[in-house]
Amino acid sequence: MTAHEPAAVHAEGIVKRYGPTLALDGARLTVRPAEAHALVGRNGAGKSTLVSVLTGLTRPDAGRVTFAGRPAPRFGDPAGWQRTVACVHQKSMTVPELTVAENLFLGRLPGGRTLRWGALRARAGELLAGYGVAVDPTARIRELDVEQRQFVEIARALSHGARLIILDEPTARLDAAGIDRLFGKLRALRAQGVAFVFISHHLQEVYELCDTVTVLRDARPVLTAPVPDLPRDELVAAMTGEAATAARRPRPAGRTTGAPVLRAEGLALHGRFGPLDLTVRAGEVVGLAGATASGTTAIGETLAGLRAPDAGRISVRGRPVRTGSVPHALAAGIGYIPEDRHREGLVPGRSVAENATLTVADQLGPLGTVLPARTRAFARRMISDLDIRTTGPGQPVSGLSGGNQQKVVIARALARRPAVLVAVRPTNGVDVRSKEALLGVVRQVADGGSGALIVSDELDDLRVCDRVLAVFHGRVTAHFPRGWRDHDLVAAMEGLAGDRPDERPAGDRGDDPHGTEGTAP
Ligand SMILES: Nc1ncnc2c1ncn2[C@@H]1O[C@H](COP(=O)(O)OP(=O)(O)OP(=O)(O)O)[C@@H](O)[C@H]1O
Repeated sequence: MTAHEPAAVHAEGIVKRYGPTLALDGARLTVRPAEAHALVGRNGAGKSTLVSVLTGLTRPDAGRVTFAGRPAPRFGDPAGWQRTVACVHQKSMTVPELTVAENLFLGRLPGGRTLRWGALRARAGELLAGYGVAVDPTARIRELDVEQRQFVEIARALSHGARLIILDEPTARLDAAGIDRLFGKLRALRAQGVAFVFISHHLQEVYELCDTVTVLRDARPVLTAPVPDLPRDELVAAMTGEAATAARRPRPAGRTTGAPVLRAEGLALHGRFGPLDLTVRAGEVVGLAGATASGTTAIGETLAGLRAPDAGRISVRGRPVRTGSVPHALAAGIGYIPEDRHREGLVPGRSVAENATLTVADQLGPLGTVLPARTRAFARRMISDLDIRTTGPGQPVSGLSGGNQQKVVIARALARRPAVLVAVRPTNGVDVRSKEALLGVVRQVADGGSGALIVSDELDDLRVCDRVLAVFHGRVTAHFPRGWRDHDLVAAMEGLAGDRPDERPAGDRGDDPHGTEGTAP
């Protein structure tokens, strides 16, 4: 790359309005060839809107975009855009029922009456190998994990000729090993001149991968700076518009806990986890830490009734819960925050208030009548407590940014005042400041006499917990009381720890009827 080479993308003066909302107000972005450029900002700052302008999906009301010095393709010329730029979204843009090979050549299958599938597969195999992607071209997309699917999407973009790839929160559903592999691939591609725009709410990833960062705040560009020279406090201050302050992370203090609110005994799901014994007490936040493949998500889903266990019992406040049934889990008082807000989330055309209260309609008014005033009041409280950026409780959730939609999912789980809250990676997709607010709310749930189980591999999520169980290959391998060191917990999540019963708090050992909370050897 030379200083005179035109920018991979240059955008300036971009304005985009959605009704009363100004989503972009003079946004600008310049990405050099072979650069990894971070685009960061709070939920609703305008990142996704800018991406949809840069990929030809949204026509801006004003502004100018050039790629490699040339004007952007016309609107309505998808092939032109595909040759120029691609975005790997959290939500797959591939067709799940088709094979990898078919997806790679979608829209440009060779003409003629007989399609030679053998030749197509061979070409797909060569193409993937050329980009160092070890995925079987005959596999269906739905059989791939998130990491493989992202690699296929990157290979597809490059094969179209794109030299600029936008990655929208690509690490949100990867574990530490998956992130390492992704970053390794991105570095190798940069060495070949490919430029990246990288969107992430994990600022340490920005520091690890990117040369330059652009911050959007309230639809405007407020900072573009080289990453290595920028102190983290200043980056956060640019995002929030507040003076740099010490982190306000909620910290667990010494607490007394009450009777068990959730108990799982001998819970097992073949090929996933168990048998598992677990107790969450009133006033307690328990962490279940494990990498993506550890089985922790399946444990959360089983507690929420989404999966039927092969063995074991679940009880809430001493009463047995019928397993494998979401309505029974809900009725028993198990509140659930799913990991995937796209799949298990919201009714897009309905308002923030309605979505936040969907499961409590029966509690909001007598004899089944929903009282809008109460719905609105609850929604207003949630908008304030969880810092949801919206024009008001009546706004359809489809008009909310992704992170703000995630907060509505959380509001809904809280609406029922659950006896125990089971939250899977609750801060996924949520901005730095909102993470603190949200974890503070989980803490309040416990302080109010309920219990909470946080299923996550995010150290920040786990830090609010009173104790953490590390899970590896479906089994609890270590117990950590408060005050654990990052290194030890990360090692345990990676399977580098034996059980450490001695480290469990004394009260805990006495409380556990079997004396063996965890998984049977
Ligand atoms: N289709 C739409 N209709 C109405 N408003 C919208 C629409 N899409 C986005 N907005 C609004 O535009 C603003 C910017 O949203 P955008 O999705 O770009 O934010 P973001 O920075 O990507 O946030 P997040 O980190 O939560 O994904 C928000 O206030 C959002 O509510």
